[in-house]
Amino acid sequence: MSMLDVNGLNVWFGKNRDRVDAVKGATFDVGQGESFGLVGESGSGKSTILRAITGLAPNWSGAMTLDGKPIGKKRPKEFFKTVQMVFQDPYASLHPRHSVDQVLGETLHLHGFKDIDARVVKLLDDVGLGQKFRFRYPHQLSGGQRQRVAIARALAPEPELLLLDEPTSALDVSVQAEILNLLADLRNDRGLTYLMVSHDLSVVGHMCDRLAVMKDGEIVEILGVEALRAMNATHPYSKQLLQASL
Ligand SMILES: Nc1ncnc2c1ncn2[C@@H]1O[C@H](COP(=O)(O)OP(=O)(O)OP(=O)(O)O)[C@@H](O)[C@H]1O
Repeated sequence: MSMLDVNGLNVWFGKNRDRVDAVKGATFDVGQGESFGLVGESGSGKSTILRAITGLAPNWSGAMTLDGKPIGKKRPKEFFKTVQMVFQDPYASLHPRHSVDQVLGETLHLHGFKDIDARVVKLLDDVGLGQKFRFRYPHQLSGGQRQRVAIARALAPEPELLLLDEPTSALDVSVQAEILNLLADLRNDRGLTYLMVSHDLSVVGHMCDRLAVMKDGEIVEILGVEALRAMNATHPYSKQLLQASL
């Protein structure tokens, strides 16, 4: 069964002469437990798709369903129990004056959990940070550690679907693989579903089962990862992207 179904999605910003059609007629589905990639050059609309799903890009038309239920214009709190997002830049996505304990504790509180202490401890272990990081602030953490906190925060409501927006591209190359491995392990352990944006085909090849290639707001091709590994794309733009990644 599909976890997420996106059908004929259009997303735009601005009005009249300033209108930008960022996503045009995007159609794809992400199966339960699948990891699906969105690739394409900068500005092709990848992040906008994630933003439309979470409600951060309010101007959209088309149909989206989550677990078979239509996603409406408003996202009820329940929605974020199922869907969580991890952003590219963990520094920007964490409040500078909130300790790790506050970040995780407040998220857990918001989602109605009572055993907050035990859950904070568990989340820190789950993302490989451990207790010594609990009362630190973002500026006392490395980029990779911050992204682990952002991942822990996303896991706090026990979601089923994670939207990952270039989760490693702001990190040092040496740390990127660690975070990707953590994400792969978490998906295995919890049966999570991923929708992951990346401009890096090797990351998507490593992390995803299928991917959609985007160009100028449109999905030009959907490929299985075997086709990606075999450099077996049909659309000329996907071919070009594969060649460029060699
Ligand atoms: N808030 C906004 N207001 C106006 N235009 C926007 C806004 N956000 C995105 N856009 C435009 O929408 C288009 C798609 O942007 P988007 O960020 O989705 O691309 P992307 O493929 O994710 O690229 P990148 O890898 O650079 O993030 C671009 O033309 C961008 O300028």
